[in-house]
Amino acid sequence: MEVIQSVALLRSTLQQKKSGIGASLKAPVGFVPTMGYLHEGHLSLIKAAREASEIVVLSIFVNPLQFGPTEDLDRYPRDTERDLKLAEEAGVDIVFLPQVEEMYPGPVKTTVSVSGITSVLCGASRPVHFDGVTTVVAKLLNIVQPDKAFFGLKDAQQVAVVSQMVQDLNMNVDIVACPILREEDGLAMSSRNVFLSKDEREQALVLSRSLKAAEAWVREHASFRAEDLRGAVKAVIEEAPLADIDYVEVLTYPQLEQPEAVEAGVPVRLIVALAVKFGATRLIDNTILTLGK
Ligand SMILES: Nc1ncnc2c1ncn2[C@@H]1O[C@H](COP(=O)(O)OP(=O)(O)OP(=O)(O)O)[C@@H](O)[C@H]1O
Ligand SMILES: CC(C)(CO)[C@@H](O)C(=O)[O-]
Ligand code: BAL
Repeated sequence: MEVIQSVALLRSTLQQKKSGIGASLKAPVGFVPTMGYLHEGHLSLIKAAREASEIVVLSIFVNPLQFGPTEDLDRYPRDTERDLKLAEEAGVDIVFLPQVEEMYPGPVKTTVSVSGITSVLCGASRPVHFDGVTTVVAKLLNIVQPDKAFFGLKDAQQVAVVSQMVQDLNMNVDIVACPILREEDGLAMSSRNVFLSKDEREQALVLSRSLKAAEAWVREHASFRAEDLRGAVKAVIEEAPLADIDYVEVLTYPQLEQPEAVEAGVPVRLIVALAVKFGATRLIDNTILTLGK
């Protein structure tokens, strides 16, 4: 495994590796962008990339542009040594590990912005977040030029936003959405879980429980108003005294619009998405429901 910090060296190394690939049904280059502090969720993306591609590139970069001034950039967890060990074990070929100065050598003058779907959910709570994400993902895709890029559905809005950007800007890459990996007790894996106290960790189980409740609720209601489903999910979360709800929303996916009343037999895909703070730690989770089929 090669660990590369500069854009120029990454480009020449990839060019050399690509010229050595023989005929194959796999994609030449699969790419997994991350902010590091790797867990099984990240490893599942690497596994998907490994299975689909000849060369697997992993990036580890905590992107300052996607954090607001009062957010947790400074305390975002980092452990590069451990990340590199896990990446090697998972079969990564190249780790791109740039410093901030390599990605942003001077003041940022060009940004990429997707409108509409970025103004709801996390975009409403984190106003600068998605411009930071699309700008850095556009840069990373330009640098790595992968055939496929793998993103987790834990960040389902991010998948929708990046897919929209790739479509609108005619970027030549397949965005592959991968399922959410959970701890055995249901908590969605996240680098930020490390910040939870014992009580917060225990009470955070209401998140996955509320989404399971949503799945059961729609099995019992063939026709319903999204607001009633939202109320049912909120009620479960409110059982946890430490849960401070940022949002609970039921929207169409991937359009992220308010749904009409859901009618039995009418196909619709909904996302139940939530962001909840436990102490200083903000967690997100979601489930996507395919109804009426
Ligand atoms: N539990 C998970 N299952 C599947 N994919 C995941 C999971 N957690 C993160 N990912 C994906 O890994 C990629 C990198 O995410 P990131 O490095 O921000 O990790 P993270 O655990 O989501 O961190 P945090 O939520 O604390 O920001 C993203 O595409 C994200 O959706
Ligand atoms: C896609 C990403 C690596 C961009 O910084 C980040 O938003 C993440 O880890 O999900
Ligand atoms: N996976 C989302 C990265 C962030 O919270 O900034």
